[in-house]
Amino acid sequence: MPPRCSPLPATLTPFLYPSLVTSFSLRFSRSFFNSVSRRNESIAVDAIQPTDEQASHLNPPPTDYSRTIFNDKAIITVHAGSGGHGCISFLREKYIAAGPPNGGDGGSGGNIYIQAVRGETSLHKLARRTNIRAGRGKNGQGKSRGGERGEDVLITVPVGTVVREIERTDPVAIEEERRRLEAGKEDGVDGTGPWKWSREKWLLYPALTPEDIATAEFPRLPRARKSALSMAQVKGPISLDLNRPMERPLLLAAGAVGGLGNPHFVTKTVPRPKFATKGEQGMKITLQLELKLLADVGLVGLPNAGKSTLLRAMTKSRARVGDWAFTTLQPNIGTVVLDDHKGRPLNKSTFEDGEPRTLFTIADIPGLVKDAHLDKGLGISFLRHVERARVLAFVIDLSAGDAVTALKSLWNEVGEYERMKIQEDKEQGELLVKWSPFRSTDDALANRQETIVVSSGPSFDAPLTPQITSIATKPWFVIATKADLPSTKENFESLRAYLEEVNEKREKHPSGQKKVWEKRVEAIPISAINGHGVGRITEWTIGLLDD
Ligand SMILES: Nc1nc2c(ncn2[C@@H]2O[C@H](COP(=O)(O)OP(=O)(O)OP(=O)(O)O)[C@@H](O)[C@H]2O)c(=O)[nH]1
Ligand SMILES: [Mg+2]
Repeated sequence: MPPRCSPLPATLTPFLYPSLVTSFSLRFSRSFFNSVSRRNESIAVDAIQPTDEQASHLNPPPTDYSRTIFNDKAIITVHAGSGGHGCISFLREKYIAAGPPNGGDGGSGGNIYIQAVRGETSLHKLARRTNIRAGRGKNGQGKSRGGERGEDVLITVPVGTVVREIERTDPVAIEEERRRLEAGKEDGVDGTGPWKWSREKWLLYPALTPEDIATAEFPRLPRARKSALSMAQVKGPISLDLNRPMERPLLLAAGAVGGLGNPHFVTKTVPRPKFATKGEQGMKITLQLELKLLADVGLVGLPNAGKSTLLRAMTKSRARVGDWAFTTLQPNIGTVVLDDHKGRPLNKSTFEDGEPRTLFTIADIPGLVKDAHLDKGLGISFLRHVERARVLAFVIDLSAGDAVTALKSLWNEVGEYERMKIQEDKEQGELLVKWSPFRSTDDALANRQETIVVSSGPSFDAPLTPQITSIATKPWFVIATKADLPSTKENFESLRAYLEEVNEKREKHPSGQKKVWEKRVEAIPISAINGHGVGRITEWTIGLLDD
């Protein structure tokens, strides 16, 4: 679908540069505004009629800001719950002096799930928690009562999180391996004492004396068991790219199974076993989480261009604004709300999965200077965040020199970043497995086998490479800010003329690449400090996101 706005005259152009607009476009922009303001009052009306309160919100003193807690990386260790112990108990009833065993099994430990959800914008909650533990299963009880299951833990992450496994300790797998190595030696090397008796695994009746232990006949130690659910867990090494909101959580680590109660060990010779087994230990996985897709729209601009002011104008963000370069030192994310806060969307836009689009997010990153790729300024590491943004908005300050040169220089830095990134990926041989969530239960059942295979990490026969979409192929547009300042009109005109040439393919694309986004690129003049033209950016962005 093409962008909703007319590509031709910028709506606010009459406001800022009356002579740029013909009578037709004036008529058009009036009707556009009528329709927008009816549909989306909060966006359009705010944009045209700044109030005093807004003006101070948009032109705040440098001390008026709120620090966003933001983390795009986190290392966490998840501990699946251990199983509860089995119970040693015997039936006691009137006239039954020594009843049969009736100890219940231990409950299994809690599971750890992960789910990418819309609405989360940062990993800061996880970055503060190094260890995440699911609940331990409760011990079994007498009268054949099994122990309760441990509590599950659901880790919610923002859409666009990449999860990689660093380390894993799986006690059940370790025990299996030990058994394999010690196969044939089960009766001890010299064939004497039974090895199967191990304090670690067995739970003994408290009243058992050392003599009882010496004479007791312990059955063969049961094999380490895994819960049936562990079949559905993501096979290690975990490597997930959660690039879509997930309908259902994904099982990262299944809880360990509980121990067996004493009725399991009844034999002809031992009718009343005085032992049960302990629950298995839960596995522990250390994961590295990295948030790559920060926002739907990434603002790219030189320092002091007015990006944070724009973010304040479009959202409720309280990003720091200052009249000097590098006011912003770490990304700010703002959410543009497109509904009436009662779940009724104010536009016809939809998310990729068909749900009405009620919001989109914008990332304001620190400014890029010329030669940022040579590590000047704050470097280009922040471009990582716009790399995956769906739409790029180049913010150009019309009062700070030639706008066309600024735009070309920004594209140049973006291009350099991309070249470095591709090189780095090649060197690391980084392999990502694309994981796609199921659409329905039927889908999940139908694809069960494939999912387990696909999630099991890259195989050497068919290595899966990450799909890199070139930044130049992303939808983009230009936001020309500070249009309220004097003598910015010529600069804007030349910028528009340049983009017209690019659109007509008479001028090379500013990225210098051949495979580029083919649609029409528009420059929108705004005055963020007064809130002029901001509504149009919202409209234009929705059009591009729907495209
Ligand atoms: N006249 C005018 N001034 C603006 C406008 N937008 C921003 N400014 C001013 O420009 C200065 C820089 O604005 P910021 O929003 O901090 O710029 P930035 O791009 O976030 O800067 P860095 O974070 O340093 O990269 C502030 O003094 C703003 O008040 C505008 O539309 N018109
Ligand atoms: Mg800023």
